Amino acid sequence: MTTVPLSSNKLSLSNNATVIIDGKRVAEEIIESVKSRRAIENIVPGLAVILVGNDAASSVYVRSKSARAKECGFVSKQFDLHADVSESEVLELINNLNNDSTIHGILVQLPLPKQINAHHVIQSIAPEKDVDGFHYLNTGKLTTGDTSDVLVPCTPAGSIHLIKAVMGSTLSGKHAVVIGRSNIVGKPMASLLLQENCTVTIIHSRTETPAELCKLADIVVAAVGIPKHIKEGWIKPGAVVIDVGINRITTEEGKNTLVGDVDFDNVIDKVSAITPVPGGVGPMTISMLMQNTLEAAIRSKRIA
Ligand SMILES: Nc1nc2c(c(=O)[nH]1)N[C@@H](CN(C=O)c1ccc(C(=O)N[C@@H](CCC(=O)O)C(=O)O)cc1)CN2
Ligand SMILES: [Mg+2]
Repeated sequence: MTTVPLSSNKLSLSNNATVIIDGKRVAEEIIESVKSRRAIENIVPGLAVILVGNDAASSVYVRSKSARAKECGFVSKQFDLHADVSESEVLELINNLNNDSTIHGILVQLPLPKQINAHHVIQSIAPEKDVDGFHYLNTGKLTTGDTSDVLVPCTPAGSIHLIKAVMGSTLSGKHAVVIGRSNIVGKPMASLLLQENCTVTIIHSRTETPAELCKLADIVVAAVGIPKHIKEGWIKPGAVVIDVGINRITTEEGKNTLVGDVDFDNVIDKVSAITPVPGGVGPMTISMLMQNTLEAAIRSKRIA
């Protein structure tokens, strides 16, 4: 078996080699395009990132978002709130940011502590500044196919970008199986694939024959949150597999490591292309966030 890394100038699935999709590299290319589009537009987008509490992984992601925003030439504001902050204090901060004309993108890092209702918080963000694409107006536009000024959730947007990079821009008629039905990945991912005229199946914890259904898929998107859950027997030969899972595990040898939802080492012999963990979909999430923030800023200039 030959494996080749994916970059935008080496996309072919035709040569029998398995493509290990280099999400880190594609994500860097998107960052470069955001930088140059920002310069051409001659605008300074503003991104506000709100972190509640001190979850270690969330802190890393938030720092990375703030750093990337600065690198892209954005104004970057980070708000670190105490773990026991009240919901009304978070809502007040969001209200101020909604009314701040230097801020074009607002996001609240998830998960949130128990005393805060994530729905209340997300729905309080002005839809045009909702760069996570989680507000009902944006999810509603996505599910109804209204592409006007929609902001699409970052991880699904990054996943579609990688799928098209390997399969080409026409996905029409392909059977896509999405494993997981979360609001931030599974549901918007299914909507995006449907938008591309794929036949879409969603598999979840109550699905009776998940392996059999998954085996029909030309495209598999795994976002279930269970380490190495998707086995070789679930995969149709030649499928394109996008692994959204990020699971921290301790191996039998006592080593802490990061694995996806797909049993990568065994599945790789079956697939035509697959994202690794780390270095696959994860880095795309932050690049798509930068793209959404730039888009939100361009739209606000157009309206002004
Ligand atoms: N408000 C939001 N909260 C969360 C989102 C989101 O899109 N908006 N997604 C995830 C966390 N996330 C970004 O917020 C995120 C996750 C993973 C990565 C990433 O680059 N992962 C690396 C591995 C990094 C590591 O070692 O932990 C990889 O896969 O290569 C970026 C962003 C949940 N919350
Ligand atoms: Mg192969």
